[in-house]
Amino acid sequence: MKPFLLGSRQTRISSYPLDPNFKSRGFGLVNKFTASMGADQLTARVPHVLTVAGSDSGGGAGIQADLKACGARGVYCSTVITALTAQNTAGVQGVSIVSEAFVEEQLKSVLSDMRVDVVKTGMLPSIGIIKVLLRNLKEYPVQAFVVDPVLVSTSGDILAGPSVLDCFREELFPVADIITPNIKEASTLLGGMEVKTISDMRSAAKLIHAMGPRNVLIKGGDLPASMDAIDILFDGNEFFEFHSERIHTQNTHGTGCTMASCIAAELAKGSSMLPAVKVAKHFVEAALHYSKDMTIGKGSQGPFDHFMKLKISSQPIPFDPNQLFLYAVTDSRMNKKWGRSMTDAVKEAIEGGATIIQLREKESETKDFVEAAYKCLEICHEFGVPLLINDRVDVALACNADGVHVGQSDMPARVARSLLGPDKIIGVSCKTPEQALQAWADGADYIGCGGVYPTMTKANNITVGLDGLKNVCSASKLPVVAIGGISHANTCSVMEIGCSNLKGVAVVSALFDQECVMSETRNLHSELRKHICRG
Ligand SMILES: Cc1ncc(COP(=O)(O)OP(=O)(O)O)c(N)n1
Ligand SMILES: Cc1ncsc1CCOP(=O)(O)O
Ligand SMILES: [Mg+2]
Repeated sequence: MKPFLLGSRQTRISSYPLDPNFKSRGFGLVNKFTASMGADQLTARVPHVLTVAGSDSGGGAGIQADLKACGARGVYCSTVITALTAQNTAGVQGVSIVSEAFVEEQLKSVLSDMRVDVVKTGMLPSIGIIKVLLRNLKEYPVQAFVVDPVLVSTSGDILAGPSVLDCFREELFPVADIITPNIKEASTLLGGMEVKTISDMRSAAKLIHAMGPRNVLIKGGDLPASMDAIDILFDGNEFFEFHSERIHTQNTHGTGCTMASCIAAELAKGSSMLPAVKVAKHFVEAALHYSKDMTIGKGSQGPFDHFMKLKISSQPIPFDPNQLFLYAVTDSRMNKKWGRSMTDAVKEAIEGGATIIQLREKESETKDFVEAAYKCLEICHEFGVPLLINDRVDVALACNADGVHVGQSDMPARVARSLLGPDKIIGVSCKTPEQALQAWADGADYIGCGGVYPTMTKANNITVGLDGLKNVCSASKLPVVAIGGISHANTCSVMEIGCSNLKGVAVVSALFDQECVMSETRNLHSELRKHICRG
């Protein structure tokens, strides 16, 4: 029997239930507020994927990949474990299949309690488990059913035997909204048919479609002699080709599970099939690209990073208030005047002893700014010096800088914090005790207070003087750096105001509107050191 169809071809509700009285749960309303509830009991609807799959002790594939993929795509994921595998980057060392009865118990626990939008399957190691799953899906209908026909692991280990294959073909596929075999799996499903070209993939998709699923996605990551990674989607009428760059990496373990989970996650959010597959393809490509050089394990099948955060070079330098000691703030106008690049300016300042760098580039084009910021970040990290970006949270995100400095009329610190996450450094300009307390409440790490003295660098800037600086420091729960008109000549007066949370000085023209950045930075550094010796 052909599955139950609702709305357009792409937004079909899964084959369960076959009950004609079944009403859509509002496929297009996911992420909004549940319309079926009374106005007094509106609750936020959370898109939810249930994965029914095997556990991978190595964390790269199976249930673990599904959880990470759904998490990365902003979707809740519950799990029913069908098998435990002892697995690592070298292969599968052991499999322990969960009993049908216990799979059923897990299914009932989740489905009787939670509203699940999409069920996604991975390793289904026995006919009994498949039958239990289908029975429960009939009892607890969901909106879409995504089947990743896991037959062979990336390392070549068999994860489902021949009898299970027949059950896949006869019972599982006819009720699936999409099945996502790779080339090896497509070939196995078709009794060993050769799948070596795009044209073979199309033929295979058509033949597998005849087994009953609404859509077939054949993943061509393993296609020999192909420059791109090409996937073919067949919906029974049309073929769609998805191309992505072939990423040369060993870290591909779990790509199949991730692709299927991503599709499930997008469907759970209310997407139709074609855009769901597109998003999943882009996600996998980006994650592979990001983690291509990562090393986890000694074997040849490494996992990748779904959250795109593990790469060592991307680790931000943690904030330490002592980094505010000699804070160098660049200026594109001054660099231009003295004929030096942003990177040269940064390098010289660090060589002279700067302990933190801020790129304050008011005139640069965004493209040039991002490019230069990348290079500056590399230089800074070579020396363990954090790099912050002035005003531009977008540029900080693009180059993965260590943080930002924002003023009272820039992006609010609390918004910057939510965009940058808990690890990045955020500084806020404050002229008053109230602003200082607000910066603390907003999650800032430090305060920049000034102008302490009149300055030519920032137009129409109100000077707060040493008294204003003292007031801010006294009220602030955060460390403070003084800024504005500070040079070798007045540094000691600033540092001697007697506030223990004043950690240093931030300087622009005294370093950069000078012939030699390095020697000016050195001079200022030795002046600051005098204060430490005295203090
Ligand atoms: C360390 C430090 N303190 C203060 C400022 C000034 O920031 P803001 O008030 O946003 O002014 P602009 O620098 O954007 O003109 C700063 N940049 N750094
Ligand atoms: C950006 C900024 N914010 C307050 S004063 C100032 C300018 C500091 O520049 P300089 O060190 O050349 O006086
Ligand atoms: Mg600003």
